[in-house]
Amino acid sequence: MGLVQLLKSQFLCHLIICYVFLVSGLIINLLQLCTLPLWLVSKQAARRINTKLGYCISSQMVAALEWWSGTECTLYTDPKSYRLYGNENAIVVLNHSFEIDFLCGWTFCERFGVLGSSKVLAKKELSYVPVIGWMWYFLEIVFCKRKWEEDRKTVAQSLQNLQDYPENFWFLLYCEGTRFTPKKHQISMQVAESKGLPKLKHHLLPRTKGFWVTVQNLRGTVAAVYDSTLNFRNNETPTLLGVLSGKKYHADLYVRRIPLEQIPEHEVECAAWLHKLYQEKDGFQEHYNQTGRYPGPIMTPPRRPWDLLNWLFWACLLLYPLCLLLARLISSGSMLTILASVALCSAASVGVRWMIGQTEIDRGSGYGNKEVPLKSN
Ligand SMILES: CC/C=C\C/C=C\C/C=C\C/C=C\C/C=C\C/C=C\CCC(=O)SCCNC(=O)CCNC(=O)[C@H](O)C(C)(C)COP(=O)(O)OP(=O)(O)OC[C@H]1O[C@@H](n2cnc3c(N)ncnc32)[C@H](O)[C@@H]1OP(=O)(O)O
Ligand SMILES: CCCCCCCCCCCCCCCC(=O)OC[C@@H](O)COP(=O)(O)O
Repeated sequence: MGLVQLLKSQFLCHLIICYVFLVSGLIINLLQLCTLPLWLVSKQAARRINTKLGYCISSQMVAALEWWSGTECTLYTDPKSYRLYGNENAIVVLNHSFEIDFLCGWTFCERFGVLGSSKVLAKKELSYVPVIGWMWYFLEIVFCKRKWEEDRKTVAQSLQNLQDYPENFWFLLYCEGTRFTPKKHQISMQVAESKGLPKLKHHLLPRTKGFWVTVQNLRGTVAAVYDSTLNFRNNETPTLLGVLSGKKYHADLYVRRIPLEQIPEHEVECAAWLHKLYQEKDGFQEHYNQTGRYPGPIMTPPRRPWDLLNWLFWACLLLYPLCLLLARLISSGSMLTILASVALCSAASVGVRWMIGQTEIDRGSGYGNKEVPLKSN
């Protein structure tokens, strides 16, 4: 292990990164709260400010992936579509098999200049996660309870609010609805069988209602669907803890741009279209597993310095007072104050560890895990 790698694996480094993320994140959440009165005066100004504030948080995680772990993200796509990325609104459909797939998605958002305004259809539970979840309220992220009876109205309403969004955005949709596990796969294939649909080898059966409602409500607002398939080389199983430890991964993303006009308007036809898309995606995965690459040319946009500069800014701002505080604490000699500070740091570490836990598949939800009574077609 080289010296740099040894340094990256040190717990103290992880503590520093997490401290900067947590404290800056809470400060930014507070600033976001202060923009509330502005929404009444100028909604568009408030939205623009919030995209910048949101960028200050999410780009720290992107910086950890790009600059700290040095993970390589390669993009396979055709050059004609490439020119449009970042210059139009789009719905991104992505496979959901990896703990850091959202982070790789964010990396591409960063490289195409849409990180601050990026959106997702996220499970409601994530809205309670400090920093990220709280930031999402102000970025008008669409939350769902994964209960269609309740979601059908709220999701449609939140999507309609995006119709006059002042900046280009990508709206991410994990149609599988949950992370891939062998058990969830087996159950969803039973559902596929009961519906007379072909089996998928590498994906869960997509949930079609969220896709349909998104396409319907964003018609006229977004120009295309970016069908995206992500994989990691050499069967890597990347984790956020791995990224924090400076582990380098190799992500390959295959993106096809599909103009929105090609997607059927009627719910049943739209659902059938999505099932066909997932069968194609399954084929791309299989092709990747066999050849180690996707079809088409590589058009990888380079990393930009802004995420790193943002992190350095917050690190300088927050580490200096921390060092002063530590020096005062030690020189004070008060055992009680020292113990209280250690307890506070431990609580913060446990908090961040819990946040990281939200990304771990082993601690994932039971959604899609329950056998459903099957009605045969
Ligand atoms: C150039 C570069 C391009 C790309 C770069 C890539 C990406 C960057 C883009 C943006 C980045 C932005 C942000 C990223 C940051 C962070 C994101 C992190 C995480 C958030 C993600 C999540 O939280 S995922 C979970 C939430 N999302 C979803 O669930 C979406 C999909 N779900 C749906 O659409 C659902 O339909 C629903 C949620 C709207 C409603 O769910 P519900 O369960 O109530 O209803 P369903 O209709 O789905 O279920 C009933 C029907 O399903 C059948 N069924 C039953 N069991 C199963 C099963 N196991 N599998 C499949 N189907 C099943 C059942 O039979 C019913 O069938 P019907 O025929 O009656 O419909
Ligand atoms: C700079 C680094 C600092 C690191 C510490 C911060 C970590 C906070 C990360 C919280 C981000 C939350 C995003 C989680 C995304 C995710 O993957 O959600 C899972 C859902 O799709 C589906 O859930 P499930 O049904 O459980 O599979």
